[in-house]
Amino acid sequence: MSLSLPALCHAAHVPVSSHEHSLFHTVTISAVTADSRAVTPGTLFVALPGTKTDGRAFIASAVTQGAAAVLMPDDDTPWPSDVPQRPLLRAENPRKALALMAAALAGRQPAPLVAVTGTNGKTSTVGFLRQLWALHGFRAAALGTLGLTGTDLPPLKMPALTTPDPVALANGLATLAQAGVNHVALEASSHGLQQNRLDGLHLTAAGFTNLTRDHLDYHGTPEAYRTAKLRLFSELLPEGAVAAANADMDPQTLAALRETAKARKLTLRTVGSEGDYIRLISQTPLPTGQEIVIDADGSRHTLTLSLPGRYQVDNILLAAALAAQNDISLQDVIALLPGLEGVKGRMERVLMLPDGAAAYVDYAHTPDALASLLASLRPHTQGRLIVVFGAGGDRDRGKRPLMAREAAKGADIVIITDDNPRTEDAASIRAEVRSGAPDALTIDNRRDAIAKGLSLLAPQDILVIAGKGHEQGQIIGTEIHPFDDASVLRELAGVI
Ligand SMILES: CC(=O)N[C@H]1[C@@H](OP(=O)(O)OP(=O)(O)OC[C@H]2O[C@@H](n3ccc(=O)[nH]c3=O)[C@H](O)[C@@H]2O)O[C@H](CO)[C@@H](O)[C@@H]1O[C@H](C)C(=O)N[C@@H](C)C(=O)N[C@H](CCC(=O)O)C(=O)O
Ligand SMILES: Nc1ncnc2c1ncn2[C@@H]1O[C@H](COP(=O)(O)OP(=O)(O)OP(=O)(O)O)[C@@H](O)[C@H]1O
Ligand SMILES: N[C@H](CCC[C@H](N)C(=O)O)C(=O)O
Ligand SMILES: [Mg+2]
Repeated sequence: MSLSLPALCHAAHVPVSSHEHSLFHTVTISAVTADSRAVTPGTLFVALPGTKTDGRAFIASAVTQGAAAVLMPDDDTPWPSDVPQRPLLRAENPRKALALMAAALAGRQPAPLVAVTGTNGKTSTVGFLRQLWALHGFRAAALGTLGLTGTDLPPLKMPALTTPDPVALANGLATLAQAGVNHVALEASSHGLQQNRLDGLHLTAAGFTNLTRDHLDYHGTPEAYRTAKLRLFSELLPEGAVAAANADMDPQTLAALRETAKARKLTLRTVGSEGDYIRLISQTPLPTGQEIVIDADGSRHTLTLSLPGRYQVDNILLAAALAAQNDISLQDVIALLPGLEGVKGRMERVLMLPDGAAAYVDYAHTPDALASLLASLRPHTQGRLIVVFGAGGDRDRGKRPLMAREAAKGADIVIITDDNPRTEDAASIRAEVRSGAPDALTIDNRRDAIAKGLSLLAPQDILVIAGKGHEQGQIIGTEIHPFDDASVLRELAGVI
């Protein structure tokens, strides 16, 4: 769709009163982007100061490529000399303006459109929510760390981020809606929330899994990290919408969420052992899954889930609370829970050996995720629990020893290895990790570490390879080397 510049300014709440460029009232905008390389004639270029570079340095090349107008932060930055004039807009929050403009140009979004935030469990929860909708017969999609997932979807290439940039997001959602996919669940990362990537969305509900340590490299303090996550409820979710949360999350965040929900007249549904919407009464691990007893909708239900792991119940109940909306009742949702399948790379059992030993792949890459993972696997083994993991480079350094401490607490044997060292020195990362688990084995090559873990497996033991889950590569420097924990496990075990 195309819009006149004044109409676009109106949609993005960008003030137009003092605008003087002669073309301002006549120019038509067909696209918006913050990347000069994506500018084509008729595009409005949003010049954003970023973390690595400054978009304002690319105004000249945007104009050369046909930019019809430019939007900049509302400061004193002058129009670059020697660049032909174009209508110039200024916005106090240009990232927000970009998101609102992208949404206005893209057109109708799917509804229900549900966002899930939290440190851990977003991918799992949106995956379960998508499955519940699909099991009920709706055309549904999930969008996040795993990309776009679902069946019978239009071909769409999304950026490899948990929350895509606002232009890709608005265009992708509009494509889904046009194709008749009207139930969409997406992940709201703290980076995405902080950078206004979701500000153009018309959300119908939102969920909060939990808040524990991660990403302090980016947010600076736990408070700033919490505030970024809470934006989903304090600013993005419309008044009166459903907010759902795990009642067992950290009390300070839950209290803040309750306050926000009250101020914004959100309907807050809590789930878990302290939940008021769905209460978990008991959970019993079974050899390949678990039995849960829940109170919901005024009655008690005993259900067998085909997925192991106590924390998966938290994610499943959160998904259930988000699924139950106008078009599907809570009773109907509950009846679908036994049909749920695991989400790729999340507590995925890859090997079941004849002697009762098993190997899993999981995406735990925070201290709390490792603790929850190991505690959840413990009841499933009569033998020992062996964990292989590492910590990512160019990411929160403080979490490294804390992850190791949780690994040492929860497992009998800990093997530290590499997990995407990126531009950092891999040996230094391993050393920082090991400072939290001095008795751990350290093996630099991830394949060798997995082989070592397998060689230690005795009957009834469990081996879990954590941190990469679905990932298909090991990032060393800026290069991605193909690597898949599950395939390596199968290959080494001779099960292809
Ligand atoms: C730190 C961070 O989040 N950066 C994101 C941010 O980039 P930025 O604005 O800082 O970009 P920059 O590279 O400094 O460039 C500034 C501006 O110049 C523009 N530019 C640049 C070059 C050029 O030739 N022309 C041009 O116009 C850029 O398009 C940009 O608008 O905005 C970009 C567009 O939305 C994102 O792609 C980029 O994500 C980077 C690649 C990234 O790695 N992000 C990770 C940390 C992230 O977001 N992760 C979360 C998940 C975390 C989790 O939950 O575990 C996620 O949602 O995936
Ligand atoms: N509710 C939960 N509580 C604690 N740990 C969890 C929970 N759900 C999942 N985990 C752990 O966190 C890992 C990541 O889960 P998932 O991919 O669903 O989270 P995410 O929030 O999407 O992560 P990311 O921020 O990387 O996108 C899982 O593999 C598991 O180890
Ligand atoms: N979304 C997370 C994923 C971490 C996965 C882990 N394999 C790593 O590279 O640290 C991040 O970008 O921090
Ligand atoms: Mg995710």
